Amino acid sequence: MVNTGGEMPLATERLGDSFFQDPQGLFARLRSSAPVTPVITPEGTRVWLVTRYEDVRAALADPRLAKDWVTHMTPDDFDINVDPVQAYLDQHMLNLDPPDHTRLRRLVVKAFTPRRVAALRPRIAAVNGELLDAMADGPAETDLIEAFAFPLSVTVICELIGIPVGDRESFREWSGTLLSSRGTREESRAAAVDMYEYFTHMVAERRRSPADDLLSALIAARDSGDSLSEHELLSMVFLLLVAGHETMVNLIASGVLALLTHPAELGRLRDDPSLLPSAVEELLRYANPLNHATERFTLEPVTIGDAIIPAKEWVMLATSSANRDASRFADADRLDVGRDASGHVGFGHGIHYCLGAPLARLEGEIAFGMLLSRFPGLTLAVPESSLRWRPSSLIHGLEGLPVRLR
Ligand code: HEM
Repeated sequence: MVNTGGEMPLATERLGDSFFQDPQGLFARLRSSAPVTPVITPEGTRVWLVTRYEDVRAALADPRLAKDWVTHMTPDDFDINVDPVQAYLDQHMLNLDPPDHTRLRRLVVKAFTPRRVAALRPRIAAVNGELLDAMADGPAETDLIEAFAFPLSVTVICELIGIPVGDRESFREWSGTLLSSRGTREESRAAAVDMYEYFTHMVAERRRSPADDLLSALIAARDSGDSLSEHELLSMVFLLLVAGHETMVNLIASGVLALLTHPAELGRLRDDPSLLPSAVEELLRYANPLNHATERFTLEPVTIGDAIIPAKEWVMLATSSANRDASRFADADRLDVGRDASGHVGFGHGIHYCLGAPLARLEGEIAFGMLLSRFPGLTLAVPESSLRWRPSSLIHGLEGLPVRLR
């Protein structure tokens, strides 16, 4: 999408590879210079980037910043240039406003309450155990994403939704292509079409033979009334699968990297596992898998700091910048596994606050706890400077994390 409105001051920053490799470098500079900065996203869209904690948190809960651009925007406002298949899958609760957002979220919220999620603990621990056993039997050096973070995250979310874990390599590729800021339109379209066909097939199959999973419950809700359309059902499954694994993989990988490069903090956590819950919260603050929340647009002019953002402009709320704002977190650039990191906006804030937060916290606690106790000699297998981050504006995730297990 390209904004053709003429009111935004000239954008001087373009988010590209130096941003992917070091987002906090840019965020620190922008936070100290102005509350809002016009930037060009890697896809070429002009957006207003908000970087300070108070502004980001307030904007996340501001109903004048909306999500449902399909309903509110006309081609006069924006040169709409989104592939129709991708737009179809994107019509999920995270891209909708009340009342549609409220109705769709209500359908799945029960599956993600802390109590329901706590019941998954034994299964999550068992999946961890199997992966760690396989790593212990394998080579001394391995890629932690391939061997642990990815299979763990994807197995948990697939089992919860009711999608065959065996198909994981396919949707890993599709989802990676859709979230990449480097792919061509044709590649994105092909990935969206493959995903659409895959989910259509999965829904048909589950309809024929229901099971005790979230997908069957959603199909039952769909078939017993008018609580969601077939389109909403497909986009819901798409959202749950993508949101549920892309973030988790990167919390584990970036979290482990943060610990390995801060040996004193790693030592504290090893010596006192009761710090695990606060360590997970701190890693969500310090090493968050998302650079920013998904984009919003203004329904009317909105003032942030000294900037008046006109109506129908895109706004990007840099949650991982807010989490490093020294006006909210003392010594914000320091990793401290014992600190009270509550109030971070790594799961967002307001009505779109992460639905999977209880699951992510539990999975994180189990994963970091079991990995560290199983491999007390865990170290990085390459210099930190050789690690590369994925070319994505939204996701801050490593391309790979080579580690030495013993
Ligand atoms: C470390 C892990 C995770 C992080 C950092 C994270 C972060 C976020 C953030 C920041 C948002 C709000 C986005 C916005 O307002 O634009 C969000 C929403 C969401 N997340 Fe997560 N997430 C994580 C794990 C999960 C998991 C495991 C699931 C499981 C399905 C999940 C499902 C969702 C859904 C469905 C939404 C949309 C909620 C709504 O629109 O009401 N997330 N997440």
